Amino acid sequence: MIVTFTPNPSLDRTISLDRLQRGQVHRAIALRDDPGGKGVNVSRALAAHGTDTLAVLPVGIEAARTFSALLEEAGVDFTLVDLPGALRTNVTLAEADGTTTKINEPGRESTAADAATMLDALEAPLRGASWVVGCGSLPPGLDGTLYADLVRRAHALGVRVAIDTSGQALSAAIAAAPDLVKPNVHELAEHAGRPLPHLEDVLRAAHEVLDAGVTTVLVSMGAQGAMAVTRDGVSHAIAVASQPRSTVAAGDCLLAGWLHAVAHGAGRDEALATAVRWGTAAVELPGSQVPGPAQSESVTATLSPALDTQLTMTHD
Ligand SMILES: Nc1ncnc2c1ncn2[C@@H]1O[C@H](COP(=O)(O)OP(=O)(O)O)[C@@H](O)[C@H]1O
Ligand SMILES: O=P(O)(O)OC[C@H]1O[C@](O)(COP(=O)(O)O)[C@@H](O)[C@@H]1O
Repeated sequence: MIVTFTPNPSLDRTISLDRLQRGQVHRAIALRDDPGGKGVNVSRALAAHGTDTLAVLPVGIEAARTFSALLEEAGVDFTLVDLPGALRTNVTLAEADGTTTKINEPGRESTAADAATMLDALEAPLRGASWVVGCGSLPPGLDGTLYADLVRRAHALGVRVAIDTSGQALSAAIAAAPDLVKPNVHELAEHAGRPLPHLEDVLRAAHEVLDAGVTTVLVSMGAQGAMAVTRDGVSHAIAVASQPRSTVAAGDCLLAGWLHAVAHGAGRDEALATAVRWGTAAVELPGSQVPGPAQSESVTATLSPALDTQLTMTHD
């Protein structure tokens, strides 16, 4: 069982427009709501591929009914922690040419007591878990110690931990030595404190993270694919999106694909190829939608040893 933990979840609202024009009135062409937040997306992608998962997240009673219905529709088992106002709404403006503009709310002002309530709610699910995945930003008021505490609690129970976050929360989590971190190249650069223009630079920064005690560094690099770095070596894989529609949730699907493959006994190359197929399949879907097996199997991922490739740092 792969447990996901999303301390700052969101209702992901995708509003489709013909073309975004700053300062103008727009008429929405279509509207879609998905249950979101990075851990929720990981659970949705895993559930869509038949992998056992449980999403743990705070949602106040006022939003629990609507959000539960969306999670049920996505086939995701869940445990909601009752923290009023914990669910934010994140808006994606999706233009006809595939350009997406995202506006994320900050989330509920939270206290150390809220953090303790969330971690306590994980205690029972962790007892049946192989992995716990802590994902996304922290709500305002909490510092990076939430994920570091998660790492310590999970390791005390023999559960492996993956963390996908950014900024100070990522650096604090790395210091606690989780089993895997999934930064994108910009998040890794921020942690390293320097730009990472070439694959060799990404590799060097990933090695520094390994030196801190992390077992696997999975670096997502947008259209340049992803790199998986362990003490045994490095793999790089890439896939071309036939028709890119939305990169929202692509990183979450990449991580879900990796965990799914590892849970089925895959080694580094095979797990990375699966991860990249799931990530690129997500890019071919609109808004926050996640792929199922038909979509992820339709993508071809190529493993490449070309670590001297120049990266273009254009995606955010
Ligand atoms: N334009 C793209 N074309 C093909 N694959 C992509 C593209 N953008 C993202 N991906 C795939 O999705 C993965 C995650 O995307 P990325 O944007 O790097 O993550 P994040 O959403 O965490 O920032 C990438 O590693 C890659 O496999
Ligand atoms: O917690 P954050 O960093 O604000 O991100 C939350 C948003 O990220 C998402 O999980 C998508 O993540 P990615 O596009 O990075 O894969 C959305 O579902 C959600 O709206």
